[in-house]
Amino acid sequence: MKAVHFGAGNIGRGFIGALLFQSNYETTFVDVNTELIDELNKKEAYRVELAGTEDYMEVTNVSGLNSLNDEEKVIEAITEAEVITTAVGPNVLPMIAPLLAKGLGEKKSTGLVIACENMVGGTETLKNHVYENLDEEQKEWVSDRISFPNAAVDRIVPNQNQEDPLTVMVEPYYEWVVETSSVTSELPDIKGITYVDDLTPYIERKLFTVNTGHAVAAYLGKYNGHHTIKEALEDVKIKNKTQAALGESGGVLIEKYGFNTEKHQEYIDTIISRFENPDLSDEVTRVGRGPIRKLGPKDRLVRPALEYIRLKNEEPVHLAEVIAAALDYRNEDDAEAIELEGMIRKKGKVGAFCEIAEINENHPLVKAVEKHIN
Ligand SMILES: NC(=O)C1=CN([C@@H]2O[C@H](COP(=O)(O)OP(=O)(O)OC[C@H]3O[C@@H](n4cnc5c(N)ncnc54)[C@H](O)[C@@H]3O)[C@@H](O)[C@H]2O)C=CC1
Ligand SMILES: O=P(O)(O)OC[C@H]1O[C@](O)(CO)[C@@H](O)[C@@H]1O
Repeated sequence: MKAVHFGAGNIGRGFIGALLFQSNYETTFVDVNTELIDELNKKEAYRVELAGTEDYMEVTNVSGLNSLNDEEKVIEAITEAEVITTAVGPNVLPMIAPLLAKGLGEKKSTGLVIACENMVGGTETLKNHVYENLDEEQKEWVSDRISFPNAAVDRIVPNQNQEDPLTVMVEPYYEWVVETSSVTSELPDIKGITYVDDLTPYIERKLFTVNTGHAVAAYLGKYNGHHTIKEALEDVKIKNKTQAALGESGGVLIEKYGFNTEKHQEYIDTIISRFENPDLSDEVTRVGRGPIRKLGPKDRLVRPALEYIRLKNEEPVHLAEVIAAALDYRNEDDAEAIELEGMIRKKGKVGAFCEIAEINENHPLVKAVEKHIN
């Protein structure tokens, strides 16, 4: 069985690639990073280490293609693949869509495309970009054969500092949930995937707990001069604020999906202890990367804050404080942080926030955030 995976980065190698290997897939990684591609082709294998243990897995049956230089080969690999996955980041989905569309347009067999990105409706978004690159005949052809199920992926894979550029250290925990309602072909037997009819509660629970909590620690951590998530959470005030913000997003989730309150608190506690894993060194700049995306209306901070106001008719004090800290996020190596700084220089923090979150300055969330800005 063959798979194509776009993005040979941390989650691509450390999570999706590892599970595809365990399920007997031969995986072709497609990336723009020449070093990674060359190493994959030279070694045809890489190592995934489980943090805090002596355990590791040797992933084999892998190769690499460059999405810029090996276009014909990527198209051919897509035509032969049963499963096509991505972990490139939400902003890169439109960039891979033209090549994916070319491959799918030529594919004669059925297949599944699954975007494994931190966003609601990731595969749906990718599908829309792919369809923009197909003519009417190809659209019909692709819609008859290819399913595009949304997915939620959860495994913390920090930036790597390994001698071998392919080796990746991951936390032992993982969850990969895929929505079946739109799938017309047979479901692939990939070890570790949980298939569900409706992904919404799963993706919202994950995004508004794991990613919201992580963002709290990252933005408050960076604001207070910490370098890693673990260091940030050793600061009791930040840990309490992380709990409090997850209390707000948790209140929304409990009300929307009827989760059991005690069980949800246990879930929150488990997530925070994952952030504190002493064997993972996760920088606040990785978790806080892309502040404009993370302040977006559907993302981990603004979306639960808006839902909190809508459902509880109260101010999300703690989420508002984190949003204010995110507006203060500065990192010269992060293009979005530089852009955010420029926007704030022109429009002020409130103006920049309203534009990014797509809300008006009289919105109660803006008033709540303003209190922390001031
Ligand atoms: N690292 C983590 O703990 C988790 C990450 N995710 C999600 O997975 C996605 C990837 O994240 P990471 O693996 O951490 O990032 P990463 O930066 O390690 O990997 C992304 C890879 O995509 C490649 N890429 C960029 N542009 C490309 C293009 N045009 N064509 C092909 N490849 C391209 C990059 O060269 C890089 O190797 C993101 O959406 C992230 O939110 C989800 C769960 C966990
Ligand atoms: O990958 P993003 O969306 O930039 O955000 C970083 C977040 O993603 C993860 O890497 C995986 O969910 C978390 O560790 C972190 O909260």
